[in-house]
Amino acid sequence: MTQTIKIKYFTDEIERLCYIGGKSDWIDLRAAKEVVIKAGEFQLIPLGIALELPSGYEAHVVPRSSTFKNYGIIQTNSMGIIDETYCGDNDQWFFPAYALRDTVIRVNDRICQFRIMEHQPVLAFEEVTELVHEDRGGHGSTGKQ
Ligand SMILES: O=c1ccn([C@H]2C[C@H](O)[C@@H](COP(=O)(O)OP(=O)(O)OP(=O)(O)O)O2)c(=O)[nH]1
Repeated sequence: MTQTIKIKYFTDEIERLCYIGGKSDWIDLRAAKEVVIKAGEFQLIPLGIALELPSGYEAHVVPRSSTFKNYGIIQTNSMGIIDETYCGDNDQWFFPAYALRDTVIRVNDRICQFRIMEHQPVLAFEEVTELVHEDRGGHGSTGKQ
């Protein structure tokens, strides 16, 4: 099934969104301006797009696997959550970047990827004194090998 969504581009210098190589249904996103970051510094990198997400959906943005190797940056929020309400004319998506080495990200470089996800159901919380299940154990409880 194909779902059509409205997209605004903030620049003509980036290529339009597309699937790359047909290997994944995540869609790559590109830097919309050249960004120079020194080691230990933080910058928001504009991604040059704003979207009107389908009703009931949000988007998740994560780095590409190769982003750290290529640019020495990590995404400070680990995963960006784009709310359905982030759909105003100036609600440009951005990538919050922390550089571990001096680096330059050039216009049109593919630095991250996104997919849309359905919202979770509304959750209500019922307080209890005991959860009547066996403890699973955590933090390596299943061993190393
Ligand atoms: O990596 C990100 C994270 C967020 N956003 C945009 C979309 C999102 O809907 C909005 C607000 O993000 P979030 O709610 O995670 O940030 P906050 O720090 O809690 O700000 P707010 O007070 O606006 O909710 O910023 C991005 O473009 N990239």
